[in-house]
Amino acid sequence: TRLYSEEDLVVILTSSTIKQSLLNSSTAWLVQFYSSWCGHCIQYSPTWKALGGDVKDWEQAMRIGVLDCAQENNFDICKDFGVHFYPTFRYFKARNPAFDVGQTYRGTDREPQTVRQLMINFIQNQTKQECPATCPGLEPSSSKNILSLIGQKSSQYTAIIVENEDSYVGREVILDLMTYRGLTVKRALSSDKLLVEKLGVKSFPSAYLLHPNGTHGILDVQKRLRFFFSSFLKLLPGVYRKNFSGATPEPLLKGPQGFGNLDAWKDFEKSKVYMADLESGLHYLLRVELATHQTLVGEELSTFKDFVTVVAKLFPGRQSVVKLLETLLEWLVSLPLKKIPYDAILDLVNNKMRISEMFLSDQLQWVGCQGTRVGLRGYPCSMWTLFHVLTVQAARRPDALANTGLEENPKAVLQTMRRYIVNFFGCQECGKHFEEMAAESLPQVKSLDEAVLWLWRKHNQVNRRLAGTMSEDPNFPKTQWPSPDLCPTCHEEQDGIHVWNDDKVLVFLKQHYGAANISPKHLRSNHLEAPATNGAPKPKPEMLVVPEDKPNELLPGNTVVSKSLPLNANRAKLSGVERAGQDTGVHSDIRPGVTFLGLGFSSVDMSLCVVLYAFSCVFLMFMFFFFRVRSKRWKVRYNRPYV
Ligand SMILES: Cc1cc2nc3c(=O)[nH]c(=O)nc-3n(C[C@H](O)[C@H](O)[C@H](O)COP(=O)(O)OP(=O)(O)OC[C@H]3O[C@@H](n4cnc5c(N)ncnc54)[C@H](O)[C@@H]3O)c2cc1C
Repeated sequence: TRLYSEEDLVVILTSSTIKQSLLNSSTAWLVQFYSSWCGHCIQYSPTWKALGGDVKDWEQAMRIGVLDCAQENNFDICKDFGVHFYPTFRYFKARNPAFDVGQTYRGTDREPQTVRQLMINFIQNQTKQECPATCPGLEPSSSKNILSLIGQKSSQYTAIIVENEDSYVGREVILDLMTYRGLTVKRALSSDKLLVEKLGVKSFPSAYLLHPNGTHGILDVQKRLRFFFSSFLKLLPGVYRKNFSGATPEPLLKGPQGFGNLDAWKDFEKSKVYMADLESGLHYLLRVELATHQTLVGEELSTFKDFVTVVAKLFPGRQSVVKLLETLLEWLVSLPLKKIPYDAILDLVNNKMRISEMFLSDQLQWVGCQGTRVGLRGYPCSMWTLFHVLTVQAARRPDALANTGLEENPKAVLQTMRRYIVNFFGCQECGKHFEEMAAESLPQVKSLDEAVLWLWRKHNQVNRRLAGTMSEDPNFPKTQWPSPDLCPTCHEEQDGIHVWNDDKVLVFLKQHYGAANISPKHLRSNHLEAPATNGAPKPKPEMLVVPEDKPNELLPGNTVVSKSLPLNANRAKLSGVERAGQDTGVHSDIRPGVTFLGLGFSSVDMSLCVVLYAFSCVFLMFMFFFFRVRSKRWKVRYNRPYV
């Protein structure tokens, strides 16, 4: 097996690519010549991969490569480079016009922090000679230079890292941000007394930020570490990745005019999950994505059944949506068919039987998943969100899948997701990549908590792969999530490399994707928030608003419905930590109404049954006495003694 794969953030070089890559390269290179049979190389590979990920944003200044000298077709090239021992580390200058065997690193300390600092020294030394235009200035700025910028308006931010002379943090942050625009990062030394005094910086390293509007101040980060500074700066509004293929990203404007034919921008908090995204995702999945399949049969049908089982049991949604999912599940379970036409499922999703209080909006309403333009974010964002919510629900309510056949399996949600993505997810490439990741590491998941963490880790792997590509919305850059502002305790540094504190991440994920953190804001229900009424009387609470222009669209056929459908909003008792969600219209563990033979009955239906039952009893008793009296009369008539 190969030590490095395409998924790793290092360039895999071969005999046919190495010379071409190094010759006249626009960037410098650090290449590890290794041998796949050398034990030390095997042990060292995770460190090298971690380093590759750590300095991914530096790739316009220096790239990290590997070449396997144990591979037969690489024998000659390793000889050409004079590689005798493994691993051998070589630095190569940028813009080298002739073949060069590179500069060997002979040090014994191969810890990432040391290697990274050596990379910086190499880039910095190069800068003086022939560094390409893309190479950033790593020398400290003078106080004169910086003080002249203070209070000035500018088209971009300027961040200044003030640090001790032997610190590398400033240079690391400069390199981390070199592929971003809208911001310049400079470094200054703590020995520059005038500057330190003017800026009021007391501890080192510290970051000072000059805003485009002329305001300025010390950057308030939870930990004064490279990762915290870099993450904060990358997420500033108006700061975008330079190599974003769409050239000029649109500014994030608020209001309808900012988005052409898109709906008005909806304000949201990134620390929340939005029910509108989850419901919109379910609507798209059930009515659009799956509807392209005429019939469900075999693996597709069993995947669909498992998917419906998992969402029906775990979706912490509104009562009307959960009822729809449960009805769908009961219907699927009660009909052991080998083949189901999707139209039949659609009829149920569209509630053709007109079962009361069962409803899934057919409007797309993205909130936390809004994209800056059409085609960005939306449905795939809601898919991730839905499955994070489901893994967290499964971990919080381990009994929820009881009697479904999935209760013993801690990977049930992930396996369902995997099968859904492979069989139905419209983006085939996504399915292929996801399948590769799942095949490699899903079997190692042994508990419900590990399942939550697995999905988080894999999602971050996808984020890393997609950062800077066309599917990235420039206003929502793909970063390693959660960023330090969302969860400061999730981040740590070990030997100079950023590491996650998995325990803290798990706690954070359970809180973030827990039912109590799901906001009903912008949902098409006004039971919490009345929409702007422009002077018109407010609709009654507990009503689900049917759009004015599509009054009949929610129920199929010619059924005429009133413009408001009563919604028996969820007010059942919630337990423990989920209780906070009780005002959010969010369903926690409530199983509403009565279901029989796959049909749901509301309290009105039940009352009607009771009234009819009582009425028939009275009617039968009346008939009984009526005939009894008649038969007595008849007997008297025909038993006359004189006959
Ligand atoms: C299974 C799957 C595979 C995909 N593969 C590809 C692919 O190969 N190529 C491609 O171009 N697109 C792929 N996509 C789409 C892509 O991942 C994004 O969903 C899409 O580009 C929209 O991105 P976004 O900015 O809305 O954030 P998303 O990545 O969709 O994330 C949605 C939200 O989840 C939260 N989040 C971010 N990271 C994490 C994390 N690690 N853990 C928990 N929550 C997190 C954030 O709040 C974020 O806003 C895939 C989608 C899915 C569901």
